[in-house]
Parts: sequence; structure tokens; C-alpha cells
Amino acid sequence: MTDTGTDSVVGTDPATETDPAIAIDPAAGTDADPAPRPLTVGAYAALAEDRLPPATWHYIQGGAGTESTVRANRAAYRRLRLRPRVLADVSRCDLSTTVLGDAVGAPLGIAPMAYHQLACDEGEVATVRAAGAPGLRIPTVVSIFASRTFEDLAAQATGPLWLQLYWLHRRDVLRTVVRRAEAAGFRALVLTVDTPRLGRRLRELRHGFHLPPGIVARNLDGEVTGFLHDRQDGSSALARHADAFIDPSLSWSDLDRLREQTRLPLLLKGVLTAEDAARAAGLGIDGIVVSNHGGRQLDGAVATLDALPEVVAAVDGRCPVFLDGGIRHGTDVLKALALGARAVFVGRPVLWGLAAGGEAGARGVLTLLRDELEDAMALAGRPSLAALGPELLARGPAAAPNESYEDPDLRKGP
Ligand SMILES: Cc1cc2nc3c(=O)[nH]c(=O)nc-3n(C[C@H](O)[C@H](O)[C@H](O)COP(=O)(O)O)c2cc1C
Ligand SMILES: CCCCC(=O)C(=O)O
Repeated sequence: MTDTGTDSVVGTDPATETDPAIAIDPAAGTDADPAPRPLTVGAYAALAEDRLPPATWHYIQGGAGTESTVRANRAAYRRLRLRPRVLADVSRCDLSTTVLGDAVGAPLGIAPMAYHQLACDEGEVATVRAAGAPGLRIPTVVSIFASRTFEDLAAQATGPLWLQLYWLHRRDVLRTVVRRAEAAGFRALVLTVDTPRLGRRLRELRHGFHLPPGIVARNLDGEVTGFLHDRQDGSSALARHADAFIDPSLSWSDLDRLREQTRLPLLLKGVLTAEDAARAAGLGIDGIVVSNHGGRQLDGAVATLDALPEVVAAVDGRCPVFLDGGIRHGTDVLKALALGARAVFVGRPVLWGLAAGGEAGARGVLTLLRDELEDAMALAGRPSLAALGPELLARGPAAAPNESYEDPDLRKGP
């Protein structure tokens, strides 16, 4: 991937007619429609934007307030340059590793996102099938607001499933979803701690965002799903739903009660400081996800790549540290791993893939990131994940954002 890389496309590739991972559109690559094969994650964003209703696109794409944290997440990657080593025998690059004890094909995972059926009819079923593709077998963090049932997902998944939780007022409902996830074979719980209320997402407000009929939080009963389908101009149904059902009193003392209910490992998602990371590690938490919710919560929050080193230092090996936010290229993954992330989670690009081509589209996005990471490891002279460390990185000068889809998050304003 180069900074000048635009979404220029190759011509008709014979492979597009046979490989569903590439022919994300049934007509793609045929004489009738010599459709482009997406060469960048950003190209999937372009396809998604063309296919999704504007309100849905803006819900997915948007951040809070001025979206400065969305931009900061990307800018942090542009400030770091790579220091390649040579003569390192890169004839074989090994991307496989373990996360929470499970073998995975690459140090990648899918960040929890609500309502994948907004992007394609199969919703999260398509997502977990893509994550389980040979060569990937990466974890999917299933949102408590998933639009397909845990049981349907477990039946289709070949990679690990983790369940993301919001701290609902209704603890009885939380207990039930945890029990169901355990019974379905989920491997971990991820408690999101950056959302005592929803960030002020101007795109949602502008579009009066609400869920279309037929898309529901399939794993929750109707007692905790109010407001989601009600349109009100200038207001977000999701924000009203969160105000009503997410308990903002969540504090450190609640973690023990959650852990008493389950033998599954418990991770915290949304930690951005050494202070909180040290406290979590001291309490014996099983993993930390450095995240600012893709810039959708506190506008102005620090970029996740910038927060990562202090969190890794504070945790000091007591639990694995993961990161999400702004991962769009294999080199982004490499930079986060070099700063100590055990693996990284991908958010919006997965929904772009789903919108562009369902399961095959999501698989295309994930495979692209995996392949780009392998390229980057080979070219940086680091054939093994174990060999990655901060000596791989140099500071700036920051490369300017690319005007093309290279940086899809910058492509269109609210
Ligand atoms: C459409 C959408 C829905 C999301 N829903 C959830 C959710 O239900 N729970 C959660 O913890 N995070 C949620 N997130 C945040 C993601 O887990 C993740 O932190 C973020 O998307 C990562 O940044 P990226 O999109 O730049 O990769 C959502 C993000 C998006 C874009
Ligand atoms: C109430 C939360 C909705 C899903 C979410 O976390 C998001 O849109 O970022």
C-alpha cells in the first residue's frame, strides 16, 4: 500500500468469475459488467456508500461532535513510519497466533457492532462465516445489540465468538444473555465501558436515525428495546434507547458481580489511559481493548494508537492488550502490533464489506487486511509476529491524508 494508491482497478480478472471472495457482485468481472475488484479497504467503503441508504451510511460512518477523534485515529498511523530490516529471510511469514488461548490465523478480530443487518440481509451470520474462513479463523465480538441470535451465530461460526455487553439497568436481562452465550459456546465477555450514554453524533441527529422495520436487537426481549424504531426529527432513536436502558452508574465495584456470574474471561473495552489500565490489570481483568469506540463517543478523546503505549506499559504483561479504531491497512496492523497490541479489531470496514457483497465482501475485506499485513511483514524484514517491537517504528513527518478512498473516513463530511 502506498500513500499515492488510489482506487485504480485492474481489468477483468479471470479469478473474479470463479472466486466468490473476489466477485463480490454476482455480475462483477463478467463481460457485461467488468466490475472492479476492490484493491483497498477504502474501495469497499465506496461500494458501501453507493449501496446503503444515506441514513444508514451516516450512522455507520459517523463519529461524535466534530469527528476529531475519528480523524485522530487515522492521523496517528500516518505519523509513524516503518524502519525495515533487510536480509532477514522472509520466504515464510507466519501470521498465526493465539488470542485468549484460541489459535487464530491472523492477529485480527471483528469489533462489536450493533445490527449488521443494516448492512446486509444475513447480518452477523455472514460476518461470522467470513471470520471463520480458512486462513482467518479470527474472533468475532458479537454486540449485545446483534440482529441475529447467538444460537444462529454459534451454528455458523468456525472462529471464536466473544459477547460484548452494555451495562443494562436490567441486570436480569444481562444474566440471561450471558447464560445463553455460555451455552452457545462463546469464549469471552467484553464489557464496553466508554458508553454511559451515547456520544452526540450529529449525523444521527441530522437524519433522525432509527432502525428500519424488521431489524431488531434479536437477543433482547421487547422490554429493553423501546424507541429503536421510532423516528423523531433531530433526534437519534439509538441515543434515546441508550438513555433509557444503559445504566450510567457502572463503576469498578460492579465488575466483581459480573465476574461472579460467569467463568468466561472478562475484557474491558474502551480504556484509554494508564491509570484505568493499571487498575483493571490489578483487579485481574483478562484483557483490555484500547478503544475510543471509533470516535463515536467522546469527541476529542486521544487516538487509540497514541494511547496504546501507556496502556501496554501500565498493564506490564498482566493481561493481553488489544486495540481498535482506524485500522484500514496491513501497515496499520503492523504498527499497532509493534507498539504492543496482541491483536487488533476491525470495525467499520467489516460493515463496508457486508454492504458491498455480504459474506464474500466481509471476507474480502478481512483477507485484504491479512494479505497486506503479510506483505508488510515481508517487506519490513519481520517474518514473525514475535519479532515485532517498537524498534520497527520511527516518528513522522506525518504523511498527508490521501484525498482518495485511501482514507475513507475523511472522504465525506457529515
Ligand atoms: C455502526 C457501529 C456500531 C457499533 N456498535 C457497537 C456496539 O454495539 N458495541 C460496542 O462496544 N462498540 C460498538 N461500536 C464500536 C466498535 O466496536 C469499534 O470500537 C469501532 O468501530 C472501531 O473503530 P473503526 O470503525 O474505525 O474500526 C460500533 C461501531 C460502529 C461503526
Ligand atoms: C446504544 C449503542 C448502539 C451501538 C453503538 O455502540 C454504536 O452505534 O456505536
